[in-house]
Amino acid sequence: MKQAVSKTISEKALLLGGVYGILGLITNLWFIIPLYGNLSLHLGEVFVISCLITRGLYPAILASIITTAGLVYETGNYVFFISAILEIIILNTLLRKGVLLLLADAVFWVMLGIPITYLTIKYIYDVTSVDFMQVILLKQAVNGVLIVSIVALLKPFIPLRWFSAAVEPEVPKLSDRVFELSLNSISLPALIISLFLSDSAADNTEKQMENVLKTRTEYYISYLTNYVDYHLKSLRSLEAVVLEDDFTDDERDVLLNKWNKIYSGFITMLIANQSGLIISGSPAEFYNNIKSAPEEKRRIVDRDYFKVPKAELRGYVSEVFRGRGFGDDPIVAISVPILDENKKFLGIVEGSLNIPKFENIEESMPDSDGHIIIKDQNKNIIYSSPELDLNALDHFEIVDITPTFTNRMPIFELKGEQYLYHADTTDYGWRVVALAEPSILIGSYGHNFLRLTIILLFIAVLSLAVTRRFSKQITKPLENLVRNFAAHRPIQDSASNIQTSLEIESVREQLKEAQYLTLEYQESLKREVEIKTAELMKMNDQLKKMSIEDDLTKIFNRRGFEKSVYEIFKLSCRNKTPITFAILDVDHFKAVNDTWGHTVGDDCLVMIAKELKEHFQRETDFVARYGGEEFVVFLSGGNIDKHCRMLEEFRKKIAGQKVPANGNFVKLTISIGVYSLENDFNIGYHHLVSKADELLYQSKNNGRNRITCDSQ
Ligand SMILES: Nc1nc2c(ncn2[C@@H]2O[C@H](COP(=O)(O)OP(=O)(O)OP(=O)(O)O)[C@@H](O)[C@H]2O)c(=O)[nH]1
Repeated sequence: MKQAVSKTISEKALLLGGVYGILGLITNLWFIIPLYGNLSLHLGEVFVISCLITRGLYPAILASIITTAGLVYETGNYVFFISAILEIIILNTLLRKGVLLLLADAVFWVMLGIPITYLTIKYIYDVTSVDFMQVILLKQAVNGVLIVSIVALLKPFIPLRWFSAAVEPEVPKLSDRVFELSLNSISLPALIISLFLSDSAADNTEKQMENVLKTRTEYYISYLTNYVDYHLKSLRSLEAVVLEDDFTDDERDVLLNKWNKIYSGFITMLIANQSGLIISGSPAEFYNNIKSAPEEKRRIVDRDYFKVPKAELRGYVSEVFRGRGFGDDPIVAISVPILDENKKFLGIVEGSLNIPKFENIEESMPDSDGHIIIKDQNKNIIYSSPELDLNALDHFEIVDITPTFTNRMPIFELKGEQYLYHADTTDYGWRVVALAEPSILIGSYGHNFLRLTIILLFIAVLSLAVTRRFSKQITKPLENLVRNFAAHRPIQDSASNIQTSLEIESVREQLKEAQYLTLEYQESLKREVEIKTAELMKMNDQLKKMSIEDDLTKIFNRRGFEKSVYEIFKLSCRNKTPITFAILDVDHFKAVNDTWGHTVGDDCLVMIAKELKEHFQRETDFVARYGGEEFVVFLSGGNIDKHCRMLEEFRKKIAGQKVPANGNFVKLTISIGVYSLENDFNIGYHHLVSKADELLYQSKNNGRNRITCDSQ
């Protein structure tokens, strides 16, 4: 039966864990909050932590597995399961120890979360950038803390009936409750604001980086255009000079050499006639080598830099190619047609731009810490920054890769390194690509995240201090009041030396009032108890007295007499002190009662008792009413003859008394039996009594109003 009940409970709990898990999974799959690059916040775990605090460990582990399943499916990485389940177990342990949710999660991330994530991304994802690794780690931790902050803030709004009895937390201290609520209400907004700020800061950094690359590309393009235009212009000027005068071959060679010296960007220059024959060349040392070569070798009729100006009568900028004849440097040939006033094609002037001279482009760019690649239309490299270690003329194509840390800019990989880039095309169809290492961007993310973490830590420490103080301000006066109240110490006129509040002052007033009433009540109770105790003691005394005193005659009754006499009897026997025990009985008392009534009878008994007290006054004399009209006398010390004499005197005294009775007087006599111990004390008390009783009967039998004495 018991087993069946617990089975039902666990099935219900697991079912709920499943529901929480599915909600978490849906959130993780469809409600993703994008962050920098392809980083994003997953909030599905909010349901897992909620499940933990409301339903306990096992449903939460189930919820965690379901929620994380999406992530594991997407990435194929089972480590996420381990990390998620560990988080739940650690949180559960710390929460049961009374650690606040937010602090418990921070502890998890510092102790386990960050190290596990570090190992995962290092060994499974093979992320090489240390900066980016830091970004991922911090992002994961911030994600975790954000989730618990949300749960902690939602917790007070979760209906109590949703909490399973099994996880019912112990009633926390008020100060802890106030502390937790204040901390949560500070930390979550702080976290969201910080995330928002750092996100927009990162976005700005990306924009800046994009602009920098764009500007750099534009600069390079304009520099290149100017550079080429400048050299084209120089060729046009040369064309004009060549047309103006009728130069001899030597004069033209000198002119061309001079020109080449002025425009040092040209590695070589040449002039060809309308049939494509080189008629001048520079520098002289190269031209001299081919000058004497056969005409076919000096013809450039098949070259584009000749064919295009000839056909289209316009300037021409070539693709990159390796020079021939004049050397084998990678060159770009630019040429203009020589046209007479009738636009008749007379030949071309050509210059080969020295590609190594492109270095000047980079040098000309102030504070440039990026790289550059310039390609022609055939995707062959015209120029690339030396650090990239690429060769001019190499075919090079950019293949974009999926960026991990930016979704704004394209990125490609070159020799194992990733580069952000921006590319644009010049008028001549050249592609200019400006490159930047992502470390600047990642460094900025890292910087942002670090700043975010420091701000959060600062806020955490500050809010810890402030909220502790705040919660103390609320609870300390209450604690003081309650402690004083419980210890019955007087409640002060001010609740505490800490700043107080209206409500607490009101509580203090009421407690003071309650304490006053309690004290007053206690005082009156004490007084009442004292009175009652005194009364009880009095009654007790009375009862005690009543138990040993005869009510009518106010002398000892039988009990009181025996209690007083018994010890003295034993002591006297031990010390062999003479003792006398006498029993006195009123003669014909029935007749007195019958004749004069019981009241007169009582008066007679009272009279006898009074006389007994007066007659036997020594400390060692004891008298008592033994019962009915019977009295006893116990005498010790002195001698027994005197005892008998005293008793005889007493008999006479009573015989001489007159008790008033309804205008008359009643006369009484008594009979006495006396037994004394003088020599032989070997007798028990009751035996002594019966001896005296026997002697009393003798007195009665011998005519009454007499005394019969005997001793041993
Ligand atoms: N008034 C009064 N009478 C009492 C009291 N106690 C006992 N008596 C009466 O004392 C009488 C004793 O009578 P008995 O024992 O017959 O003896 P007696 O009449 O004195 O005769 P003897 O002893 O033989 O001389 C009874 O009538 C009792 O009712 C008492 O406290 N007050």
